[in-house]
Amino acid sequence: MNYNDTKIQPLAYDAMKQMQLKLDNLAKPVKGLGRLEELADHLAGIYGTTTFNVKPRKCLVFAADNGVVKEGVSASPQKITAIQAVNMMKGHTAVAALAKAYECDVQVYDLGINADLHSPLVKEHKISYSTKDMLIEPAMTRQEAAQALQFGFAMGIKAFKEGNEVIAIGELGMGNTTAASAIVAAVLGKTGEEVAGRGSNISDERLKHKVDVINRSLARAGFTNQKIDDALKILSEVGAYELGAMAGAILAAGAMHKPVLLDGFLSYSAALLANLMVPGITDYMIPTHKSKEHGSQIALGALKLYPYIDIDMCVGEGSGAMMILPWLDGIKSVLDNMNTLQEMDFNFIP
Ligand SMILES: O=C(O)c1ccc[n+]([C@@H]2O[C@H](COP(=O)([O-])O)[C@@H](O)[C@H]2O)c1
Ligand SMILES: Cc1cc2nc[nH]c2cc1C
Repeated sequence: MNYNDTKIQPLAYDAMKQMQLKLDNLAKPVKGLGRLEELADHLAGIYGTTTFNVKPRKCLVFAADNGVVKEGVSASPQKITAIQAVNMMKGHTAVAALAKAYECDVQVYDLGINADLHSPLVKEHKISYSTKDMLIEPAMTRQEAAQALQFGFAMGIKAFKEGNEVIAIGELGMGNTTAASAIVAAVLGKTGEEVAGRGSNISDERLKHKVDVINRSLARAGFTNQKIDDALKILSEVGAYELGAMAGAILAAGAMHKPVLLDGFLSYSAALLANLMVPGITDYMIPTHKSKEHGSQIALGALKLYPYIDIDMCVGEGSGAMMILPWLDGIKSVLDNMNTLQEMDFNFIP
């Protein structure tokens, strides 16, 4: 299967209607579970049934380094990508800890970390050692961009074929908020000022520099002041391997009619690319949380996605996506355990 052949079906409106009738008939005020009901309806539409499972589930974490870190756009040294990739598989990063709490598998894939990890825990699929510096030249070739997309797509399909009912997408890559900001700007025809944020917590001064690097990279690619609709071109000029792979995994969820849990800002940039390639793929995305990153609202607004959780998280890795897992388990338990209005024992109180 190729990511390019992804065809999606519209959401199953019959199943969504059935789900809402089911929820309305439970022993609670109508719509009393608020947005939990919206999420249940959405899942019914994706799965095409009201009797879906939300376990097992897997978080696919795509990791790579970004050439643009040479420009001093990140607060974090590049080697954190390599260190955290292994640390994650050992269970000690934010996503690993939350995934353990909420019962989710985690797998890290190395698409371009700028080091040899020598760890059997991280699955290696290196396209190169880091992308190139997008300020000076395209971050990658079109062929490399297609490779990143195809790898993410293949891992998404594999995860579902292994029996997972839900996937989450995460990433790891110092400097990738600069690439993601440039992607969002290119898709939406915005400027660096409008979309760039503090990433892994940079100073005011460095943020100004980051905005400048983004604007100059967009200009180098010929993207200034216009909306670009060629996703592969955007990815190759100003993208990142891990973001291409995330977009591929999103397409896999659409192809398999299963939900994909978005994470933070990096996942929104991937979602915009995926939606350029397959308009309507947003139907298969669960907007779990709203990242604190400055450009989040612009990206989510363009995707017409309304995140469920807003607690200023911005770790990345897939950590924000994990926070919705108790909600999924809650929906399942509501459907399995609650009485209907008819089943309520009205004779109990004489
Ligand atoms: O998830 C988010 O919204 C998010 C926002 C800011 C930073 N991050 C994480 O921080 C790293 C990128 O930050 P930076 O400053 O190096 O571009 C990368 O590894 C992301 O996982 C993640
Ligand atoms: C420690 C650290 C962990 C991260 N996880 C994702 N991005 C990160 C950036 C830093 C700096």
